[in-house]
Amino acid sequence: MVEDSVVKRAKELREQLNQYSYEYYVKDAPSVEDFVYDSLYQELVDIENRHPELVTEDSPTQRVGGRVLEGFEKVVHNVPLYSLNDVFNKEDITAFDQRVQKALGHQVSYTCELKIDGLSVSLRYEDGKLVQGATRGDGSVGEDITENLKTVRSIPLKLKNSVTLEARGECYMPKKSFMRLNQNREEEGQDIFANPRNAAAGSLRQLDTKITAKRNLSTFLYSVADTNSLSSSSQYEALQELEDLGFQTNQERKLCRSIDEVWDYIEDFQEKRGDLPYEIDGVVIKVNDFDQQETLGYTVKAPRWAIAYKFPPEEAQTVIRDIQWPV
Ligand SMILES: NC(=O)c1cc2c(=O)c3cc(F)ccc3oc2nc1N
Repeated sequence: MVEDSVVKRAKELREQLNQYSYEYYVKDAPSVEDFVYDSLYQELVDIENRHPELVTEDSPTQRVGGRVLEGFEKVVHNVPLYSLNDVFNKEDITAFDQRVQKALGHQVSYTCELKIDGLSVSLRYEDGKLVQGATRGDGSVGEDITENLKTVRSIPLKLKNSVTLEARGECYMPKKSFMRLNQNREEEGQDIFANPRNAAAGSLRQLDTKITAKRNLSTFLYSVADTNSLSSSSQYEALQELEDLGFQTNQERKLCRSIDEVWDYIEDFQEKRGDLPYEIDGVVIKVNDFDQQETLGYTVKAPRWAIAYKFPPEEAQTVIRDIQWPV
């Protein structure tokens, strides 16, 4: 039987460390120095080593992985993860807006979000606790990568409210982590990853969760499987609700009152994309109001209420810059 004071101290440490970790990884605003975190963390590790029965699912000590998996179980997505239709020019954006206005009979607001170039993931929570994490797969059947996703520090193991929902978003590797990883692999004579997206995919498909834990992956959540599981009635509100629940959401989102504002946003971030700490391959434009999304519905493979505007590939520009054009 463990003394109450030790049980109480372990709970205090877990909550304090999870709060510090949330500030550091989700809000990008640490409130304590690393050495403060490290000493409290060591104190918790010592207690858990002495009293393994005190280890809980949401203990920060569970973030470092430990299991080597045999393989990944299949996960059937009750609500399919659709893909987006891509467009590549302003005319197609205008055509999208025309179709939407024609179907709804009036102008609508759009939420614009950066299109993060990572891996789609689905996170299922029951009573606020993370119970399963899966890849998109083919949209209907994905792979269970729960153990690996638990090592992603920005993914909450427990939400701020005990809600039951399935959040969806992008898991990505920041550019800095990608450069560092490839440098290390080159020094060790290993193959390097072509881009951060491949590096994130490779890291999440690792059977050794300890390796995943060291890859400094992050996330931006952007929707839920069933909008009725949120109190929000629009995409823009839903992003704030997800943030309030403890998820990391992308702060560059914009509520646009017209397609002209959407185009300004696209041009703005085509300029800024090189300066972002993560890779994007475009902008996702969504009809903001959930009732209007429902009215528009889906085709076989994609929503009618959203479109992805794709930037020209950055690598291509780099190659062109490198070629010594004849003067
Ligand atoms: N990569 C992304 O950053 C991103 C991706 C999607 C989707 O794939 C997506 C697919 C749908 F069927 C509906 C909405 C979506 O919203 C999305 N929003 C985003 N911000």
